[in-house]
Amino acid sequence: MPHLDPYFKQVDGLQETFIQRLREAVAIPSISSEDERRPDVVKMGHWLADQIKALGGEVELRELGKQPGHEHLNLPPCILGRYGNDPNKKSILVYGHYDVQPAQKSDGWATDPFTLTIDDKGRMFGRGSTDDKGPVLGWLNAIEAHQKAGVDFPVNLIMCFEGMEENGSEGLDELIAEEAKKFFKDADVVCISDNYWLGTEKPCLTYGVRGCNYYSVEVSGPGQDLHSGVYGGMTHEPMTDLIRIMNSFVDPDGKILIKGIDDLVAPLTEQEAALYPPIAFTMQDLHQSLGSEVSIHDTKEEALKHKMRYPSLSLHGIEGAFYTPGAKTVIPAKVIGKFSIRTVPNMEIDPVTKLVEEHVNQEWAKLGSKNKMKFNVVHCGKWWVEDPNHPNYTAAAKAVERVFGVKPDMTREGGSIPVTLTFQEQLGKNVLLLPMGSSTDAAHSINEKLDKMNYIEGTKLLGAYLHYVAGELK
Ligand SMILES: C[C@H](N)C(=O)N[C@@H](Cc1c[nH]cn1)C(=O)O
Ligand SMILES: [Zn+2]
Ligand SMILES: [Zn+2]
Repeated sequence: MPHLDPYFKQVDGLQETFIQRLREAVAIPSISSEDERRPDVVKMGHWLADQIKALGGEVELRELGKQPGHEHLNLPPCILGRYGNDPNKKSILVYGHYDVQPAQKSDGWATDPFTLTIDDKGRMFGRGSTDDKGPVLGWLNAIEAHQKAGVDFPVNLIMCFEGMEENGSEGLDELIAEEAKKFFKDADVVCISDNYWLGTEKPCLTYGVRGCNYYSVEVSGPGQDLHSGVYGGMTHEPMTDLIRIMNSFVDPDGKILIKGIDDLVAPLTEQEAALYPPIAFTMQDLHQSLGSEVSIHDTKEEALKHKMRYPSLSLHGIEGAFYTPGAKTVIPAKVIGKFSIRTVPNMEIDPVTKLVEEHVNQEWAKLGSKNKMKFNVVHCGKWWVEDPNHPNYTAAAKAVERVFGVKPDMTREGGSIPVTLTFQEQLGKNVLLLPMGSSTDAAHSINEKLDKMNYIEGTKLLGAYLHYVAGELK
């Protein structure tokens, strides 16, 4: 059993240093989906590279070229880092992302999203705290705590940190394919900390993610926004058309109404059905993380299946809609509806897109509108499932038991991390998801947070995993 106590003690002693590191990271609003924030995403990449260098790591900032469809913008660099170069040690590739989802105080945040704010329960609020700056910094914290504790770092750490994950991971697949036999050639296994526990008490190991096909429907007609009193009743209205289309995708119980989608889903076997009851999760956990009791399903098994192994379709928003307070009597001239489908085995990207496009065209034809409609594929990433009976998972389970004193749950994530599949296919190595944050962290939502406990014990976990995986892979 690895001798980890000096490392754990050092992590406890360095808490304030680690929180300050997270504070600095959260303060950089690295929102990858907003053009005007691109300099901040780049700044964040450089900040992260400097942190790795200050710990003695080597870093290359890889430029990924122009952003497709936004050619006036350069993609943010991918940070390729390395700590340790000992041929006698195993090499572990870790991935994370330094970009974040959009956030504005006016969305309903209780505090400024880019100022890490810690309350008396040890909850650290801030955009990116749990997704994914806290977990990325966990790897750096682990390096620092080893150095200060005088404990030999057990592996060579290869790092891949991208700045476009929340916006389709543009450019990353090509880089990984190019570097599979170069920068990543020594990697023995892959570990990613970028998802969440199912509840708040028990850690999990995650061996699958859903994919995400993201689409938009643009409806336009009038040459400009119009006065609804002057023109209402005389013109086809883009918003009216779009709402009809958006309303045709999914029913209030989450059933996808696009013909043929359900036929693509792998049938549930008895063997798989037996995996859900033992998972430590309750409807109360779900209601706590939802912030209310609006769950569709009545049992934990059904709820879990609909997160982990069935597809879902969500409506995200309408660009061009009048949404601010007040009562503006406008007919918007152009509106863009955005929606996505979380995909599962065996849904391939293109057949899903074909069904969605056919459905949109059929619904549009029913309207008989003189407006124009354009269907767009925004970005797509496929689902991934891994073999959890691999030493990579055995090592992580031992690390969880060591740090938290419990056996982890084995889960599949409802969210999407398309790079999991890319690493699996391009490197041919086992990929593990080892989350740090909990179900109540509100990733992508207002008041995103990471609990101090999850950050500090999570840093211990990442370091302990490196020791155990070094042993398991011998
Ligand atoms: C699970 C991970 N932390 C995450 O949030 N992934 C995003 C990826 C994505 C897909 N389209 C846009 N971003 C997610 O699941 O939404
Ligand atoms: Zn995210
Ligand atoms: Zn993430």
